[in-house]
Amino acid sequence: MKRIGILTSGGDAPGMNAAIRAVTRTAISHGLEVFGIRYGFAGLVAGDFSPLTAEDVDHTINLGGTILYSARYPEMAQEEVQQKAVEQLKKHGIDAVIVIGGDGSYHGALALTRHGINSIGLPGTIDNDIPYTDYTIGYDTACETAMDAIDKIRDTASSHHRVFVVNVMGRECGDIAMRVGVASGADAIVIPERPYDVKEIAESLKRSFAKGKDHGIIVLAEGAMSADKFKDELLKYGDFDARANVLAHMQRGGRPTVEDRVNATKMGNYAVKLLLEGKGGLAVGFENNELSTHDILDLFDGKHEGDYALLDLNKDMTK
Ligand SMILES: Nc1ncnc2c1ncn2[C@@H]1O[C@H](COP(=O)(O)OP(=O)(O)O)[C@@H](O)[C@H]1O
Ligand SMILES: O=P(O)(O)OC[C@H]1O[C@](O)(COP(=O)(O)O)[C@@H](O)[C@@H]1O
Ligand SMILES: [Mg+2]
Repeated sequence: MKRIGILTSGGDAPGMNAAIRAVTRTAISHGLEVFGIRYGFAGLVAGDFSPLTAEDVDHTINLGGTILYSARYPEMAQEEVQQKAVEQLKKHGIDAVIVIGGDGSYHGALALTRHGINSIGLPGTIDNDIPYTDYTIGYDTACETAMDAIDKIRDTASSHHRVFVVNVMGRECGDIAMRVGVASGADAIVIPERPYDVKEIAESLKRSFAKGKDHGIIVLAEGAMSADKFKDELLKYGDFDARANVLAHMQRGGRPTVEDRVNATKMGNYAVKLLLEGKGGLAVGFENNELSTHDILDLFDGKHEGDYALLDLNKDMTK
């Protein structure tokens, strides 16, 4: 193995640049050449490659987004498109690829491995929805950003005695909602993976207001219901002055936190070492604070288990 490629795919996530930097610097220090593949699998098929030097990744550890850009490119699921991707890699002398992305991107990484190009997947998604890892790159920064936004929302909610239903990201996964909900002292956390009772939430809010509380915050995972619909449901059970707020893509941007920078650096470094050992078709994770690997194939049968005890913890925090 002489030359490796690296790409970012799917939704961008803060810390992807720290991973790109770690891959680049580790590979070069082990005598490999690195090619950046721009725009995810779309750029791979189009041959949008350029060499990355150790200097090219200077001053990137602190940047959100991805210097390689990202794309959603569903065509990559087609066999003939995968063959084109492999032809491009062979034409450029690239023997192996590191794919930073979410569950969807792992399918692409596995397809490349099956076509003879060893690929390693790094979990880059704010959603934290990947099986066999407690952590994904970008999750911590997204939580910090959402928490910061909710702290601000709380100020205005309190001034006007309002209830805010705040929609946070996470597609089908409630991890951001649970962690941010606890961290921002939410009155209720609503996620798609667990049942919830809007009437019960409304009654609890009414009790809080009766005891003198001057605002309410409900943290709602996007996969559960829209913030507007939830607000309308809530109003059926109480005469609240309520507002719906969708945090959306702001959660994907910004300077990565210490945790995202350090973990992404560890994972990028580890991924290159796995390739140097001749391994492919593996997904890197963190389990109990240790780096781990699993066959990507096993991930497709696995299910991400969130830390659902956070819901009970939060209930104990609400009066
Ligand atoms: N079944 C598949 N086979 C090959 N590539 C896939 C497959 N599913 C998704 N991909 C590639 O991975 C990209 C990102 O997937 P997506 O689900 O949008 O985001 P994420 O990887 O962040 O979960 C897709 O746009 C596509 O290029
Ligand atoms: O960027 P888009 O296409 O609007 O997609 C939004 C989705 O992407 C995410 O931000 C990240 O998801 P992925 O990491 O799986 O791409 C989800 O939280 C959200 O549901
Ligand atoms: Mg995903």
